[in-house]
Amino acid sequence: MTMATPPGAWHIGVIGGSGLYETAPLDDAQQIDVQSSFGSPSGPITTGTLTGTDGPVRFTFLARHGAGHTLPPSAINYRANVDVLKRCGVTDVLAISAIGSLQEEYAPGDFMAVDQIIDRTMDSTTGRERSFFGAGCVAHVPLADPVCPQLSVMAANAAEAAGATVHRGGTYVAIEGPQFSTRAESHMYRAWGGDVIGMTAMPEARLVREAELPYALLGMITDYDCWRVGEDGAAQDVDIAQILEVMARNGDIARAALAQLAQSLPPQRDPSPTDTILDTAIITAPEARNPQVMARLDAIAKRVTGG
Ligand SMILES: CSC[C@H]1O[C@H](OP(=O)(O)O)[C@H](O)[C@@H]1O
Ligand SMILES: Nc1ncnc2[nH]cnc12
Repeated sequence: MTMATPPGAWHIGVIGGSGLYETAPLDDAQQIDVQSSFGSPSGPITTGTLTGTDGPVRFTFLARHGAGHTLPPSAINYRANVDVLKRCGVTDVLAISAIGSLQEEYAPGDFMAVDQIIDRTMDSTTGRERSFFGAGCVAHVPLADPVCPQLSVMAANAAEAAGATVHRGGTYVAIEGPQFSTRAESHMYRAWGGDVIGMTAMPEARLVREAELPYALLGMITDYDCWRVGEDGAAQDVDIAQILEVMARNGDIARAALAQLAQSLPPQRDPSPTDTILDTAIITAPEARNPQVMARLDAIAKRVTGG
């Protein structure tokens, strides 16, 4: 199944992270089966609408770790997840993630609209697939600002309207996991300028950019990472019980933020530079492109290659 979104309309793809396995209740919700040429996405996709100022706004939701949280960060098929959202016709992607705090002022329970990412998953040997392109069709998209500022502001406003304390901007350090960091790593990430830490924003943000979709990342701060010294003077460790407790409290706020976002979107979606990022990114000459590789890119690159 694929869906077309009319020009100028919004269609928000939501990738729900830890603690957000279900979307806000959608009108006319249906579970749809969308096949990807990049393998299996994390799980079923739910599509439906939320009330906007000028009528219903379509939202399509996917739980990043699968229903029941069966997939660790390294086993998520990020390409399939983004490919199916593209096939659904989403115009923008809002990722929601549990994150640890690397700075005192970002307290558990707060939210952050992340605007920068340091990718440590690049150093791992597990080989998360980080591009739709490669041999047979080479593309280089710019990624200096991986987050769309307009969408990020709207997501931050929506979370605030839903009752959250929201920090606007911050650097997310993406680690491979699944273990949390060592204390030395945590101190190093702070020295690098990291504000928060998680395991999933990369390669997700890279792939969403290649799919020509503006991306925003709303993080729910669940814990202080292990750099912190507690009030008793003892070095603290990440406490999964605390993470689960904060996640449980924050899920409803995140869902309420989706409803608020629907109500605050301008009636008409203005074009974003990301919508056409592949115009100048694909470097392989048309006659040199591998037809099999191009067939897999039928959704991602259709706009520029004609599918
Ligand atoms: C349950 S804490 C660790 C886990 O939570 C975050 O996932 P997500 O970004 O999908 O919310 C973090 O990145 C880890 O995967
Ligand atoms: N401290 C932490 N480190 C990595 N990922 C996280 N997700 C939530 N808290 C985290």
